[in-house]
Amino acid sequence: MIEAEWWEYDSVEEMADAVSGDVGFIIESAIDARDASLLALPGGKTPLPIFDKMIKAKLPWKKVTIVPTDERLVAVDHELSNARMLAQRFMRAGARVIPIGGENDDVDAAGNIADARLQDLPWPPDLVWLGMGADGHTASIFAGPDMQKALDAPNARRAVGVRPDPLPAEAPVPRVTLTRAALLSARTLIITIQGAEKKELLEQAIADGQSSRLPIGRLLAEAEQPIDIHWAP
Ligand SMILES: O=C1O[C@H](COP(=O)(O)O)[C@@H](O)[C@H](O)[C@H]1O
Repeated sequence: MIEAEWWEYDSVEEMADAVSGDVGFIIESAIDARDASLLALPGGKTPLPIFDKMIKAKLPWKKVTIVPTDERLVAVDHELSNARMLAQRFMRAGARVIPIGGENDDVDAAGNIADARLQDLPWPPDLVWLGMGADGHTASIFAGPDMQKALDAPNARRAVGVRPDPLPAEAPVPRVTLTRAALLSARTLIITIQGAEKKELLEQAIADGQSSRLPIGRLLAEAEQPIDIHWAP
């Protein structure tokens, strides 16, 4: 049974205020408890206004380490790189951003490199923050031939390489992604989405749970922690 609480806002601005406040609280609580905070943050476009609001908050950014939930296998300075997008924002604030990908035609090798980098970090993340594509993918777990590889990876495995088929139009490149086990190991799990179509898709995926054909439904079906879902039109 997926325990999801929906938070609905009138605007993206309102969602950004609320989510940036929640994440600030997660960071401060982690630093109080462990003197450090590890966050896994999504790529894509939806979280950008929230990230921009977060970096204006006076938080102990120097104690924060950030990894992307997934990465497109492009050069680290490529416009499609999630690490580049995160670094441009959070490194300026003082946080450490760890890239987990780079240009690499060998998807399996890329997955091994990403996994090795993540194995070096103090686990679990205080926060895994997920987005969702209009096709129901989350992080870089896409429906298709490599979906089970990411969903069924052993618990100790933190990342795998995937080649979405078909490649998504907005970023048509192979990827690395945190595995289901790594994503669900988070102390806190949140999702941010925008638009009526995604809301309907996510509601259905949650209702279908384990029998969902969508990666987001299959992922959340195994979640043991409550999930906050933030939505703006
Ligand atoms: O490719 C990706 O897409 C999803 C969704 O992005 P959005 O722009 O539709 O919100 C994102 O969560 C993921 O991290 C990213 O690599």
